[in-house]
Amino acid sequence: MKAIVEIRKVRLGEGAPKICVSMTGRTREELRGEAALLRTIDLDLAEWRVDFFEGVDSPEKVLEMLAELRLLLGPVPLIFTFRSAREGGQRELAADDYIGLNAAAAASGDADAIDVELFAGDEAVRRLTAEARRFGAVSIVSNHDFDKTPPAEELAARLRRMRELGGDVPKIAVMPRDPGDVLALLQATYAVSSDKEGPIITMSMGLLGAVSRVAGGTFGSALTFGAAKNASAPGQLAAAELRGLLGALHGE
Ligand SMILES: O=C1C[C@@](O)(C(=O)O)C[C@@H](O)[C@@H]1O
Repeated sequence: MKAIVEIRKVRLGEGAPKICVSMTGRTREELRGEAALLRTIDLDLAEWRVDFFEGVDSPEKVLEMLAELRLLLGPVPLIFTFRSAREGGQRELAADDYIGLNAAAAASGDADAIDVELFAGDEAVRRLTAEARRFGAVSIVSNHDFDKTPPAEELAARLRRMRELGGDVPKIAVMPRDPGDVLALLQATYAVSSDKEGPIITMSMGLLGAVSRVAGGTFGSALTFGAAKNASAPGQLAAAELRGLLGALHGE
């Protein structure tokens, strides 16, 4: 198992958590603007939330846009994410289309990482994590609950399952209903990161969970999502503020 996972030159699992900002544009023009804006911000990685894109039903249009974003972002590593509606995204795709789109993104060489949802099913996750590996892309296996926070043991079990299914980087985002839920998320983060099997990404969403987006690294989360123009999930802090806060907590 790799203690550190490299996405381009960014080393997840080493030092302070890395900062990722999502692009949520609907049109090509909006996405071009976002990519240009991201080049002016102090961040480590960019995520393209493909489910927001108006051309999402056409794999050709998606791959074309992906290639363009790859160029516009220069050296910034790019995560390709189709977030399905049942996990808080904008759209739903049929299972075969979901697999096809992610496999094509991995094969294109333009995505440095792909996000695969755990609940796409064991077979789909195994297939896509293997496909990513084949083409030299990192696989992030993810799960989201925008309604509640399952118990810490369940969160930990999901994170470990993601790795068993071939994921390089397990990721979980859950909504707290009280401060105890934020602690449950941090407790699971600490438990699973203590396995020392590789980096994980966790966050508690909303204003209540925002502390986890700053302090998660203390408990073992390797990456935090910040917002540029539009937040891609509730509770994200401004990316511009994150570096200073993370530096203060991690002595960097
Ligand atoms: O999985 C995640 C995390 C996230 O949901 C957040 O809470 O910051 C934002 C999403 O864009 C990303 O894909």
